[in-house]
Amino acid sequence: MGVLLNEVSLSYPGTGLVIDRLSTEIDDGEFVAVLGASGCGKSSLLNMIAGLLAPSSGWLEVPKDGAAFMFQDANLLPWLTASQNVDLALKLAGKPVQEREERVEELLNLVQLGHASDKKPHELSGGMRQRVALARALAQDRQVLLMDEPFAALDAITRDMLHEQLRSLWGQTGKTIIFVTHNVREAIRLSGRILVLSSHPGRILETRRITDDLRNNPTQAAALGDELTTILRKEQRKHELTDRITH
Ligand SMILES: Nc1ncnc2c1ncn2[C@@H]1O[C@H](COP(=O)(O)OP(=O)(O)OP(=O)(O)O)[C@@H](O)[C@H]1O
Repeated sequence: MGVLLNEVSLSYPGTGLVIDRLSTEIDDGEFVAVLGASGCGKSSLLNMIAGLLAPSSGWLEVPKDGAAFMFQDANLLPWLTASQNVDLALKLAGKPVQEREERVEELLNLVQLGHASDKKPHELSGGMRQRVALARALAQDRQVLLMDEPFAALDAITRDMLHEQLRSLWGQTGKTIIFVTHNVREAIRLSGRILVLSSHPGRILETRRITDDLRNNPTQAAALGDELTTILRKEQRKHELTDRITH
């Protein structure tokens, strides 16, 4: 089972309506990007899917075991090594020691960090720290993985490398990934479907399917990128939001 959102709305006291009757069905194993300008409610949407916030109206269905979350900041514990940070998630889930050791090794290899298992966070680059955070999110062993602008703070070269790794990891694990970003190019590179959100309140403005053919065709991908950027800029101007759309 994937994730089902039915007429989901969210209001915050003071802020008012942030998400307005949002409906979509995300298939099991699908990779969906949620694209929108700053403040349009992307993080709030993920928080509802994670069960951290209840919708003000409407309903959603998420697999029983919930969803794993990965944020823009790796939030690793600085006094623990990479493998200990990943192991902590397994320990908290009550997994036996023997199983944990094998699983930590497997997960660090999956994010291509087997060689850095004994390094502490300050000895790792930003990209490596995000890969440890990804391994830790995968350690939670949930079918749904929620990613909230996880690569936004990284340089372009590192981000490109992580895009490739994430696509490959998605292929290997078959996870359902919901990836929030305000970066048009990132959404096209990664996902099979892009949901473009409007701002104030957040509604689905556009839905675009991204085939591998389109992704791998630079001319088509650039044309779609331009089109989506125009839509977002228009939306942004409407609400005079600060310019955070990158292309
Ligand atoms: N706890 C809260 N109480 C009141 N208003 C909130 C709360 N959390 C978020 N908001 C408001 O809701 C709106 C959506 O916020 P949200 O963080 O979901 O947007 P976002 O699209 O993820 O933004 P960004 O891209 O900047 O992270 C914003 O106007 C924000 O100020």
